Amino acid sequence: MPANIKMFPDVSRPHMLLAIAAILILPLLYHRVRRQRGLPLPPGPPAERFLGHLRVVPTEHPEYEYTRWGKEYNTDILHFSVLGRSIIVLNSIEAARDLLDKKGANFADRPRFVLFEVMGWGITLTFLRWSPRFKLHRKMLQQSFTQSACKAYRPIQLEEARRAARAILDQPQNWEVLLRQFSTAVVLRIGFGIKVQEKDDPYVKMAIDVEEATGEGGVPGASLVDFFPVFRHVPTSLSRLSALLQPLIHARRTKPSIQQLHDAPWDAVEPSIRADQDSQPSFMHTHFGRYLANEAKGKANEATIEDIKGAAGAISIAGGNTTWSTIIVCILNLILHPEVQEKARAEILATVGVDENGDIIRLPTFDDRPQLRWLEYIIQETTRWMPLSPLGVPHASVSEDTYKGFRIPAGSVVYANAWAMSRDERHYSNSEDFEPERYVPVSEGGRGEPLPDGPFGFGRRVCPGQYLALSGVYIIMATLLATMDLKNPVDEQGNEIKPRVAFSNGLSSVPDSFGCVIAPRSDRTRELLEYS
Ligand code: HEM
Repeated sequence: MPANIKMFPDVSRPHMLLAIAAILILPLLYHRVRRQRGLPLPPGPPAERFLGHLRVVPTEHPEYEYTRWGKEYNTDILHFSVLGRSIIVLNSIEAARDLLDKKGANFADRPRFVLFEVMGWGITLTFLRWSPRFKLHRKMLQQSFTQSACKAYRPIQLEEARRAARAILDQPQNWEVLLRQFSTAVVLRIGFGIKVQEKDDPYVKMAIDVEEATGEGGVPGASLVDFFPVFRHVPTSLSRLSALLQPLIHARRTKPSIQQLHDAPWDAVEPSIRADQDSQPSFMHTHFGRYLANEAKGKANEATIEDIKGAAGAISIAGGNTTWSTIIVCILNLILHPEVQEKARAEILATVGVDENGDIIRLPTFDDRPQLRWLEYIIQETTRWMPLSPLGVPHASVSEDTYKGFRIPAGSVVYANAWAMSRDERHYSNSEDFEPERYVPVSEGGRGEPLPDGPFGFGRRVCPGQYLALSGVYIIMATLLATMDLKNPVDEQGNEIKPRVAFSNGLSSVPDSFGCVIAPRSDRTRELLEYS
């Protein structure tokens, strides 16, 4: 063969290698995809012919039925098909860890929440799809609320907890709303540097409206308009004709309250930051201040004003009602179980010290937290006993995947059923009962059951505010327990009126209002609070 004639076309070495790799790998990939396609979908109850499971999945508290189906089909992964879309429900902590944590990149997306868009949710991390914008918001929020970053917010939480406790001493009948004021105050100060008023604060009212609006919006991503976005344009008069379109009417009606909580805090603070007159440190101050400084120097900004506004809004919107509801569930259990309450108080008294009359010498602080293990178990048990978001916020899969020999189609909506995880008998004995002692380690003669892992979600979408939330619950509960007794009210005959334990449906499970008598433990504790 003449030296200048080659057997192969003249390709450079890297291209040649790529071509050979493709020849070898493509058939393997092809067979893998074929094999996956051949895999069955995870089990689930029988579906209807055209509608799939649309009418099979209950609209009220579907987490209970998902848990029951998991047992019936002996599986921790369920599949439903609703109008052609795959829905996956993960019923065990192991399944959630294997998929949402270990394969985080493939399960970091969210489905499109059309109903929540109609409601007026702006650019809020919770509902952002997997995208560069999601990564930007996640970075901004995650960095601000790491375990160590949260230490900087302790003075605010301590001050607001004592302020709330003083207000409860003055108006014990308003304890529920004053605790809401506490959680709203913390997130508004951290997010925007806004201090809420002592009484009838408009932001507290806005927080209540938003909670009602989102709560009644049902399970996120599960309404008819989420499946068929075109229905969002159906006029309200026609929507009234179908029960399936009731969520749309609700979303339109509640839109102003959602928008108000997005806009009002920003609008209140923006002028003073622009004029360099705002000295309150806050998330908005840091990020918007940096934005303005870059702008002044002609430097490009990574985040737009809309981004900063959305991220600051996410703190107040995702952080206020969630923390409040956890505090209320904790109080509910303390009045249902007086012995649990007494043990928590005894632990606090032993830690802060008491005088000869048995009165506390000082109020609890964050420095006491490592010593208050029983209180820590109570808080953990509160999040297990009633996970605030029983089905979490759904994730969505990016590409097709497999689990335990089942196929998970690309674009599946994936719910982590925190309710089922909290009732998993393999991990929790007497799972329906509120028993903080379940976490006492085996080495100390306890049951050593695992701390709950599901209530704050999983993987790349895990709640970035979890440390802030838990320290807020800690400081308010430590302050209340140190200074006040929490009891059931009594009727005219002196019989205790036990609370009716019931929870709302939807994104958050919020307890129905219940009576609680809160009284100072002594004049000394009143004094301590008044001068704190
Ligand atoms: C006890 C109180 C709280 C509970 C139970 C809670 C629970 C959750 C849950 C279940 C999720 C969804 C996680 C997932 O998709 O896997 C979530 C997301 C989120 N939470 Fe929390 N949360 C609480 C407090 C807070 C606080 C105080 C903040 C404020 C910083 C916050 C900010 C967020 C944000 C921004 C997201 C969206 C994350 C994303 O989509 O990437 N949360 N939370």
